[in-house]
This record gives sequence, C-alpha cells and structure tokens, in this order.
Amino acid sequence: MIKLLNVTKRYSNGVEALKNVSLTIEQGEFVYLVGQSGAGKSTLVKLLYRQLVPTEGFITINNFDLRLMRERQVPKLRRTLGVVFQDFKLLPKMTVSENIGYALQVIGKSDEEIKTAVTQVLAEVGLSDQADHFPDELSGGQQQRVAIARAIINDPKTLIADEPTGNLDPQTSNDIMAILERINARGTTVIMATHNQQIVDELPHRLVEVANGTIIRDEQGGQYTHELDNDSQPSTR
Ligand SMILES: Nc1ncnc2c1ncn2[C@@H]1O[C@H](COP(=O)(O)OP(=O)(O)OP(=O)(O)O)[C@@H](O)[C@H]1O
Repeated sequence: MIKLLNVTKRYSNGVEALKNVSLTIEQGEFVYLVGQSGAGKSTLVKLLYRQLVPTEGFITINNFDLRLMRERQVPKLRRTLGVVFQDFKLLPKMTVSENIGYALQVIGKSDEEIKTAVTQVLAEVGLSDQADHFPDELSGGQQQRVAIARAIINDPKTLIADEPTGNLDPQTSNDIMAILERINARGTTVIMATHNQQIVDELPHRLVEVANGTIIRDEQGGQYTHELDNDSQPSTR
C-alpha cells in the first residue's frame, strides 16, 4: 500500500511542485497520473521512489516510511519497486542481459540465479532472442521492453512508470501497455504518469489528475470512488 499524507514538495528555487497532496493506493491497483506539463506528475513519481524527499508531509510505501528512512535503507526500498522511464535509461555498454541482470549482480546473486531470472523476464517481455544485443541495436519499443524486464526482475510490489510510451508509436505503445497490464494482473501495483489520452481512454483504470501541484480529479471507471483530499473540484474533461 502507498500513502501520501499532506505532502508538499518545494524545490530550492521556491517552486511548489506539490501542495498538500494526499493519496492512497492499494496493492494491486493500476493508476494513471495525468495532467498538463508542469502539473507535478514527475515530482510525485520521484517522491515515490525517493529520488526526492518531501518538504512537508508523510509518505509510506510498501511498509517503508520515507520520511524516517535513512539513506542506507533506500536500496531496500528500491528493491520493492520497479521504475520505468520515457527514455529507457539503459546502460549503452551493457548487453540486454547485462542491463537486466545488473540489479541482481549488485545484491550478490550467483551467475546461475541471474541467468535463470533474466531468461524468465526476457521471455515475459517477448525478447528472448535479443539477450546478447546492445541497446542501440534495438528499436525504441524493444528498449522499453528491456527496461520493463529490468524493472520486474526483483518481482517488485510496485511498478512506477514515468511516461513509458512517450517515445513510442501507437502500436508499440499498445504492446507496452499489454505487458504492463499482464504485470498488474498478477498483483503488482502499477502507477503510470502519462500524456497518452488514447491509452487512458482505451484501457480505463483509476485516474488521478494533477493540476498546479494538487489533485483535482480521482476517479475509477467514470465514478468518483476516492475522496478528494483538497478543496478543488474535479474537472469535467
Ligand atoms: N529540479 C527542479 N527544480 C526546480 N523546479 C522544478 C524541478 N523539477 C520540476 N520543477 C518544477 O516543478 C513543477 C512541476 O514539475 P514536474 O516535472 O513535476 O511536472 P510534470 O507534470 O511531470 O510535467 P511534464 O509532464 O512536463 O513532465 C514545474 O513548475 C517545474 O518547473
């Protein structure tokens, strides 16, 4: 479970990217984070994987209290999370297998264990035949599949995706969404920041809309199922 309570994030330049935001996400939910550019989506996502710390408020995620957390506990938190980015962020000098297995290598898994896990996630994202290729030999969609395989190698409780289809054409985006849906179907929470209205319309999930650093809409299947935690009214898009 993920819980934000009265979270404010103020950057050092004084910009308040999030203002008193509260949000609860249950294990297994699929949540879209939408909103105009600059609304605060990426800031929210970065707070979740503790790239950023809140200026005020409380965040708990997968039983970790991010406010009280010491730096040395951060890797432990991150092992419960998978993160996928718009620009994939693969390591160019490593093969597909090495990119995916790196996180397991860091925590001291044996070569055999890494090989088994990598083979399994590569099959899951449909890339078994690309194991020895380098990222720049792959299409954007294939690179994003590698990034997803890397994100799920630890079997995370939560998958956080910041614009995962932002660099992809519509068909490839659909393929990526099919993979995210499968991962969600087995109980992984998926939180996805997106500008892709077509995906949001075609694959309905809980939708949290951020504007000007506050949540202005929180709905599921066309119905409001979550109390809004601020005074803003939902938009009528
Ligand atoms: N590192 C930073 N330092 C200062 N201000 C920042 C920083 N990162 C973001 N901001 C500001 O915080 C606000 C929210 O930005 P954020 O990146 O969270 O929005 P976003 O909704 O993800 O936008 P986009 O869809 O364009 O990625 C914006 O006003 C932005 O300029």
